[in-house]
Amino acid sequence: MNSYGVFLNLTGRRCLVVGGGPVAERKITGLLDCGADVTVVSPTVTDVIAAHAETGTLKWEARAYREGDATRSFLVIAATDSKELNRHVYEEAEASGRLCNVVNDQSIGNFTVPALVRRGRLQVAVSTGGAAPAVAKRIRRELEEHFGFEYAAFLDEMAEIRQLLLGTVRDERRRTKILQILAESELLTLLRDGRGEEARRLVEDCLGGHEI
Ligand SMILES: C[C@@]1(CC(=O)O)C2=NC(=C\c3[nH]c(c(CCC(=O)O)c3CC(=O)O)Cc3[nH]c(c(CC(=O)O)c3CCC(=O)O)/C=C3\N/C(=C\2)[C@@H](CCC(=O)O)[C@]3(C)CC(=O)O)/[C@H]1CCC(=O)O
Ligand SMILES: NC(=O)c1ccc[n+]([C@@H]2O[C@H](COP(=O)([O-])OP(=O)(O)OC[C@H]3O[C@@H](n4cnc5c(N)ncnc54)[C@H](O)[C@@H]3O)[C@@H](O)[C@H]2O)c1
Repeated sequence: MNSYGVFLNLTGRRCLVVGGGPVAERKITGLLDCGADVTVVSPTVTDVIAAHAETGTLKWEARAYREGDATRSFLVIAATDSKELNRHVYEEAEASGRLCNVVNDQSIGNFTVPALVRRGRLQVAVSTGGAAPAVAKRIRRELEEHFGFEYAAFLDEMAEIRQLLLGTVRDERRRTKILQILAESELLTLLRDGRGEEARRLVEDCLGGHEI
């Protein structure tokens, strides 16, 4: 069965990571990037996690997992090196309706973490359905070659134009047409090449009188 791909809003949400090794560190980095309120429960942690705890970026409880820990967070990541413990964490999380990722047992957990390309507001997520995470990483790297940092500026520009059009062009079909033309246009490469004046003219021509 296929997994259902979603993007979660984790801003300010309590997220628990059980375990503090390199795999936990990678998942924590992703959670912090999304503004999550992260607590780590683990007797030992990597230097990077310890540094985050020092600066208050996350909370570290330096102890072993305790019964019930997984029932109090929106999202739980079971990232210890013990399959038995991770299964126990998952069972407690699942029983209380939590989202739970298990890093070393494909047969359990109710979500997996994709490899991610990030370019400003653009995110491209790659899943192999757990078939081969190393291939997900390879594809992520290939996509990073194709989707350069110009996509960040391009999306910012498009978002601004779209907001303007949503407020000024009533006719939905016309609005969609303009946005489709701009999305397919040379605007991306003009921005990438620093040809700001030509980019501005292209947008003006396309908008036909709507100020931005
Ligand atoms: C994409 C990425 C995201 C991230 O973690 O941020 C991610 N794994 C990454 C890398 C990676 N993971 C592993 C290797 C070594 C090579 C190999 O084994 O293949 C490498 C490559 C490397 O490290 O070079 C080992 C591994 N991974 C899992 C198991 C257990 C199992 O399969 O049961 C084992 C065996 C452990 C053991 O041997 O004991 C399980 C999962 N790993 C997933 C995600 C989920 C499925 C994603 C998908 O659909 O493919 C899933 C199911 C659960 C989850 O963790 O969410 C990240 C790339 C980040 C990037 O872009 O750089
Ligand atoms: N999903 C993935 O992407 C992926 C990738 C590589 C490896 N893995 C697997 O993930 C697991 C974790 O990998 P790692 O390299 O971070 O392992 P690690 O051994 O470096 O770290 C394990 C962590 O779990 C903590 N821990 C142990 N017992 C605990 C307890 N009772 N309560 C709380 N914390 C406890 C330890 O203190 C340590 O910080 C391994 O089984 C590994 O094979 C998963």
